[in-house]
Amino acid sequence: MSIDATPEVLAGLDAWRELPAAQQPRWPDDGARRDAVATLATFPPLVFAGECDVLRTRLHDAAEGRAFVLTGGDCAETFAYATADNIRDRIKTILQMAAVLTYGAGVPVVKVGRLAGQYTKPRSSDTETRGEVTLPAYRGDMVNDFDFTLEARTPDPTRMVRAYHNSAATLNLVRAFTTGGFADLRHVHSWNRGFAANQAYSRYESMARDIDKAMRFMAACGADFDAMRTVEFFASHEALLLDYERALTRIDSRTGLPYATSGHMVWVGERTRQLDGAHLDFVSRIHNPIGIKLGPKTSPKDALALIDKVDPDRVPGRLTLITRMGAGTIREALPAIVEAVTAAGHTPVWVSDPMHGNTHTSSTGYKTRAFDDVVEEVRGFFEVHDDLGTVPGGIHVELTGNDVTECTGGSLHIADADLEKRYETLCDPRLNHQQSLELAFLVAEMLSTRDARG
Ligand SMILES: O=C[C@H](O)[C@H](O)COP(=O)(O)O
Ligand SMILES: C=C(OP(=O)(O)O)C(=O)O
Ligand SMILES: [Mn+2]
Repeated sequence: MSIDATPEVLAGLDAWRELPAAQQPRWPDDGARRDAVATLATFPPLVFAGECDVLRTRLHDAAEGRAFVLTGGDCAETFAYATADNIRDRIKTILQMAAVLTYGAGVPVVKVGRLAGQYTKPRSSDTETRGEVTLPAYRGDMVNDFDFTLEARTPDPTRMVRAYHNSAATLNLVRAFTTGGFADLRHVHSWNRGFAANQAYSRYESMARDIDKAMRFMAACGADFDAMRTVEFFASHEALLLDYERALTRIDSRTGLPYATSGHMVWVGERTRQLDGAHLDFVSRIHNPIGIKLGPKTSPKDALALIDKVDPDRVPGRLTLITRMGAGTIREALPAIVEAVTAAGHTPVWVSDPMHGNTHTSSTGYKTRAFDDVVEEVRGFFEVHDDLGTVPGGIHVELTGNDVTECTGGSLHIADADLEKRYETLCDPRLNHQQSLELAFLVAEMLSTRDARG
């Protein structure tokens, strides 16, 4: 039997239209916007509500320390880079990181991609100026094109439809990779052995050897490796462009409740989480797991108000608070927030985004992040939670499987002068494949040391 949504629930899904919505494109042609939205509304969902519910139970485990979340992917996906090789390499990187983290954490790692929908960007400025020319800022491939011409930068609503198709193709390949044998733990392990064998990473060799021993122990015990040929993998993105999200919101026929079917989990960014704004209103009405980014200026009062708005019923696994404070700030800014949230009886998933509070301009003029700052923010995140007896539930990183030069540092010592070699991101700098694995080894070390302490 199929259950319909109540008229109140349906009306609520459009309540955001009456509220201020930050960071929305100025579409030049409202008729074209309406056509694109109408087209999207006829398309099949990209995910099934039941999968979102499974993710919610996994996140509940992470909130209580029985799992650890790894979210990773591009700052901004692009249509041009949604190729088989790029998707494969990104998935491979996330799987490799997850294997190392599983060893360090001693609990399952919940694997979540920033992909199949991460096509819109909030910007600090509405415009970009190069020389004498000022044009609309690039807001993600779902909105406009990166080329620096007026035509390219003019928001085009048909891009929402293209983003849907790209997301569908991406998710299809991700599902194939993660269930069709590519994700076999034995492959992933052998890729990691290759990484640690590199002289530059000798620091991680002993952990890699320990993982190797654990694998042999499992084999000797007769572990069913065939059961480890597939992994659960979820898709997430920032719910920024509300026309797109609303058009892909569907009623779950099992329950009569609305879900954004554009991805399993969506989050609201630091720039759009105004309490009386459209974004929080919209996500408060859908039943997916929801993330909210918290920057260094968040007050404990803000955090409590956000929770009351988005998760008034305190549904286990519903809410993930993604802190992105900066390496130098996290130890001062985070404790009061965690204390207030805990005192209010809430147990969100606490996740560290060690990227967005650590962005600066390199001496050579590139927007970059230092690997050491990224590591240091995660370290501070663990310290704060350990001091307070709360659970550090995961990390959320901008990464690519490619060999880019966008963030400095790491054992390969990428310097400011190297950034120009392969600086490919259209928005924020990502950890490359090697830096991502190195981060995973370092976080695994942090996790296993905490374990030994506890
Ligand atoms: O991904 C995050 C934001 O969209 C990004 O950091 C904003 O970048 P900007 O300051 O270059 O606009
Ligand atoms: C825009 C982003 O982050 P934040 O909202 O935390 O700045 C992002 O995750 O790319
Ligand atoms: Mn970003």
